[in-house]
Amino acid sequence: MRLAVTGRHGQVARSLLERAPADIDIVPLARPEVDLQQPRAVAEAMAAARPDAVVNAAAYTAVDLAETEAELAHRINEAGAGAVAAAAARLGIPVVHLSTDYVFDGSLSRPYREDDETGPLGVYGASKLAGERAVAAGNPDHAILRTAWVYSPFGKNFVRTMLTLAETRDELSIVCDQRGAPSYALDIADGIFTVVRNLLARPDDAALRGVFHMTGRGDTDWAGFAEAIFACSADAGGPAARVKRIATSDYPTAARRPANSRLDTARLAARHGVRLPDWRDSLPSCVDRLLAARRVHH
Ligand SMILES: NC(=O)C1=CN([C@@H]2O[C@H](COP(=O)(O)OP(=O)(O)OC[C@H]3O[C@@H](n4cnc5c(N)ncnc54)[C@H](OP(=O)(O)O)[C@@H]3O)[C@@H](O)[C@H]2O)C=CC1
Ligand SMILES: Cc1cn([C@H]2C[C@H](O)[C@@H](COP(=O)(O)OP(=O)(O)O[C@H]3O[C@@H](C)C(=O)[C@@H](O)[C@H]3O)O2)c(=O)[nH]c1=O
Ligand SMILES: [Mg+2]
Repeated sequence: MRLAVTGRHGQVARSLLERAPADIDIVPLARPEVDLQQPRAVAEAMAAARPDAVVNAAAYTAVDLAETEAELAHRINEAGAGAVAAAAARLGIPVVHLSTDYVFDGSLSRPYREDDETGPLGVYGASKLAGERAVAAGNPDHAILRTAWVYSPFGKNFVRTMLTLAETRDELSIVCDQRGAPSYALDIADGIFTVVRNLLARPDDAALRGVFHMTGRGDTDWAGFAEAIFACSADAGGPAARVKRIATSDYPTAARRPANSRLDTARLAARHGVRLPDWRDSLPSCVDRLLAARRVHH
């Protein structure tokens, strides 16, 4: 199977490249050749790649910066995503698209289900919600996977940030009133492969299409996530810091973030047979890899 993937250096794109089984060839469609801001380049590259399916893993993901770059965020996350979906539709292939917990306002007291009302608090979330609609409109043969709190050995993410900060700080103040489920990009990649196989195997099965929630099992808050990161790091001889639990109101940021980011993943399990591992089980190997990479660089 040939699987086109947008982006090359992103956390999910690199995880798809690393985890691809022997029968799946990944064709990266990435900048500078393929920029999601150029719909024609997207369509031409996809036609040339002749894939069996496409995963749109590229996105504008700078949550705070998006507040002052709304137009760019929408060009990439809305128009760009729509262009990928439309190009897939013209080729007669399914599109798997990644979306986010930040489409919700976080005011519910239980994990969010796919059909719960959306209400993004910031530009990034709004651009991703608009992207979901553009993908659905561009290609009925789609699976939109909302994930959250993605971490990995690659790129910028909370685990890497914590390890970097702990090298120079004894104590870090971390918010404890935003709850969610850390999701390991390598686990997400495995889940994506299963979803793609299901879509290709059952082209007429409407239950496999639509929106699905895909996050790591278990939940925590950012402070709890930081504490777990430092416990793993200390075990492996890496840097650690004390975590001071603070309220969001004491950590001002440009974008507001949902207090409750937990997503109910039952639909994905029931229809696609996909359940990601517990974030606590995946975290140690991520921390080990990040520490090993730091030792090489230092
Ligand atoms: N990170 C997170 O915590 C979460 C992410 N998501 C979603 O999951 C998906 C993957 O996220 P993740 O892997 O973390 O993202 P990253 O920020 O790690 O990577 C995104 C990649 O998108 C590519 N990209 C950005 N702009 C463009 C453009 N104009 N044209 C082409 N490529 C572009 C870049 O690839 P390159 O460097 O190769 O140019 C970049 O590395 C996204 O849809 C994101 O919204 C959902 C929930 C949480
Ligand atoms: C660095 C730092 C962050 N924080 C807070 C800020 C924020 O509320 C939380 C996490 O910080 P981040 O900047 O990693 O969070 P953020 O970039 O908002 O992460 C989000 O990225 C996008 C792409 C998504 O789709 C979301 O699912 C989510 O993963 O921790 C602290 O309280 N103390 C700190 O020292
Ligand atoms: Mg960030």
